[in-house]
Amino acid sequence: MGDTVRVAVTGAAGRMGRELLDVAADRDDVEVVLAVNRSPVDPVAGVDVREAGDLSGHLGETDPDVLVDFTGPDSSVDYVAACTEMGVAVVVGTTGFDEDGRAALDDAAESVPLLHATNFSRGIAALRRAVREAVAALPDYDVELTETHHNGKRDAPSGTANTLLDDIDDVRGEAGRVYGREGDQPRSEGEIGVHARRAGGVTGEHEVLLADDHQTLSLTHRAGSRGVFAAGALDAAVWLSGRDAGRYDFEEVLDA
Ligand SMILES: NC(=O)C1=CN([C@@H]2O[C@H](COP(=O)(O)OP(=O)(O)OC[C@H]3O[C@@H](n4cnc5c(N)ncnc54)[C@H](OP(=O)(O)O)[C@@H]3O)[C@@H](O)[C@H]2O)C=CC1
Ligand SMILES: O=C(O)C1=N[C@H](C(=O)O)C[C@H](O)C1
Repeated sequence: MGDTVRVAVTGAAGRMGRELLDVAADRDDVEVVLAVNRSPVDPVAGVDVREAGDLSGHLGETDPDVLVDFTGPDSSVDYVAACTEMGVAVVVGTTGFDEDGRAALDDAAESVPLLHATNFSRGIAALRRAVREAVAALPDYDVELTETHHNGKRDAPSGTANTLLDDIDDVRGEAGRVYGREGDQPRSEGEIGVHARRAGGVTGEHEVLLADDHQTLSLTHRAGSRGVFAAGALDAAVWLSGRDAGRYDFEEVLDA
């Protein structure tokens, strides 16, 4: 096995940050050398957490190989900028970027290795392949996408839902997306209905439903815990460490 990869974690007190620190503590291929959070917090999983204010300074002091970011779109853009300044590779799990945010990630990938994925579970990678195949095999079927998440999630629809919608567009050509329906709103041919539910502590569920007048096919993924996302993001960090600057996909990590 290669050297231990030195990892920095932003959003360390968030749901995903905590999970990353927990999962990292049980692995011997990564070492968390820096954990930061916007607001001050007590140690997480035995790791001291610094205030994020001067991230470049913290990166310079601790010299991580890769930063793993699960925060919010605005902070993520700022943290990625600190990584480009300091020459640190970055794994981004944050979702909800607007066009400017996505462009900022593209720009950063010209200076450092950058891997952004809206979902770090192997199951979703398999769901994406299954959905592409089903949509290609059933070209005239109506498609509806439903995602369900915990009541603390901010962005809607989820990043994974948007990725699945882009996958469907790649196969079928760009379709009109209808976000929820209300009132007199019959379905138009070819549109894709998109539904975001927020309830309780649901970790993350995505269903793609295909139907014609005679058959329905439902493809569903349910994440049982955030551990699957944390493990995938750390696998990505190990894979990304030492690579050339550029934009990479989680699929490349899974195929390695
Ligand atoms: N790609 C994937 O596989 C997955 C992606 N995600 C995505 O990860 C992100 C985080 O999710 P989750 O952990 O549930 O969120 P939480 O709300 O639990 O945690 C967010 C963390 O980010 C910090 N943060 C948020 N906004 C800012 C800001 N403007 N400036 C500085 N810090 C900020 C918070 O700091 P503070 O404590 O100070 O508020 C907190 O530490 C979301 O975009 C989510 O969609 C989640 C799961 C899997
Ligand atoms: O916020 C979450 O929790 C999740 N966010 C990601 C998304 O927006 O797709 C991935 C996962 O579904 C959990």
